[in-house]
Amino acid sequence: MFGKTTWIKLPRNVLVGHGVVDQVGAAVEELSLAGRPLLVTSPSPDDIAGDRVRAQFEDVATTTVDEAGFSAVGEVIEAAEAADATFLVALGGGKPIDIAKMAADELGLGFVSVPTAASHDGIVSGRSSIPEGDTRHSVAADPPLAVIADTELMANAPWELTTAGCADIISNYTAVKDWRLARRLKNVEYSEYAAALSEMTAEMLVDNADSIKQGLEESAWVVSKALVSSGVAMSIAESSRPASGAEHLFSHQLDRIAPGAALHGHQVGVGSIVTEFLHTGENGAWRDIRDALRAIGAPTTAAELGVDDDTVIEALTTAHEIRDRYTILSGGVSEDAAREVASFTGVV
Ligand SMILES: NC(=O)C1=CN([C@@H]2O[C@H](COP(=O)(O)OP(=O)(O)OC[C@H]3O[C@@H](n4cnc5c(N)ncnc54)[C@H](O)[C@@H]3O)[C@@H](O)[C@H]2O)C=CC1
Ligand SMILES: O=C(CO)COP(=O)(O)O
Ligand SMILES: [Zn+2]
Repeated sequence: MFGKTTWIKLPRNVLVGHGVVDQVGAAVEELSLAGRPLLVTSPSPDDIAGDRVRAQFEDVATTTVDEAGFSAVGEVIEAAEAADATFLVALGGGKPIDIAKMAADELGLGFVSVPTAASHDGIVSGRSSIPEGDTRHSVAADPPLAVIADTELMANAPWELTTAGCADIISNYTAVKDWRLARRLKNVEYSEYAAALSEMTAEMLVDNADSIKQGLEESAWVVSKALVSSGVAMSIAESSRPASGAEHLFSHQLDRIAPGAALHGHQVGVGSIVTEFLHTGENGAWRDIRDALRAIGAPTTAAELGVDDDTVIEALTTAHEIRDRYTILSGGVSEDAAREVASFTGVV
């Protein structure tokens, strides 16, 4: 008997467009969410759009997240309980969205995601990426009930946040290669549908690179659609595997060794150049990945990330320690080999 079960959780409404941040109230009404929301945000997004969101509710509480981590999740839960909140609205980049997603899941409340930057593909996904000590967990959590992606807000955000989102999508190429490798060698659960959607999302973004230009609102549109589709791939897989492989482990290690040095998306992009080389060798597709990153203006070297060469080597040689996820870096890459690949690809 066929005994497999899958539970694909997706947002009910996704609004992408100019000025849609003023439709958060309408979206909440459409979802029949009643009562008092807790707005979960971080300082810059709160300055930029907090008042516009608050103005749409008669009674609303606000809490700001400074540091990502399980303690921040606990603080949001306490703030929601103290405010008698009946649902959460997350406004900002990946940090407040991930923290609100997990807090809402633990509280059993719905939440609405209002990204202020097209900087990462967690805006839609049913996962929260939470750092804890020496590791970083990919925690299952219900995805947002609605996603409201205002292309005007996103287009006015610092340009590097958009190029970070593009690089997070380009990294899907190597994430899927790691997933297939893990399937072949470790028999990990794999979804061809999710893998194909993830790869196609990266392909379409690269094909549309000409429309991704600073000052062009269409860029925020193209990138938001890609981020939504990548998030859906993670939901179908019930795992971040379609969008997170060794290049992400490298980035998570950089977050620990050089906190705050560069954006998540930029780090995973540089990681992808190296891990593509490790997968397919010197005549493989690593130049395509590097050129795609260059075309949208994302970093391709340690110096452009703002970290020194030794930091990159340390992150590469220790990436396998951060999480039990089989990838091309599992078992560890030696320091000599790491220096050789990083130097051949021009990363250091
Ligand atoms: N759950 C998932 O599936 C995924 C989660 N992530 C998470 O997302 C994080 C990365 O997201 P980021 O957005 O880079 O992090 P972030 O939330 O720390 O934002 C980066 C910076 O951009 C600022 N910012 C955001 N919108 C702005 C705007 N409109 N104008 C000016 N500044 C603005 C923020 O205040 C912050 O200083 C990762 O660390 C990871 O935790 C990333 C990918 C997938
Ligand atoms: O960033 C992600 C996908 O882009 C997912 O992050 P994790 O590596 O924490 O699963
Ligand atoms: Zn990512």
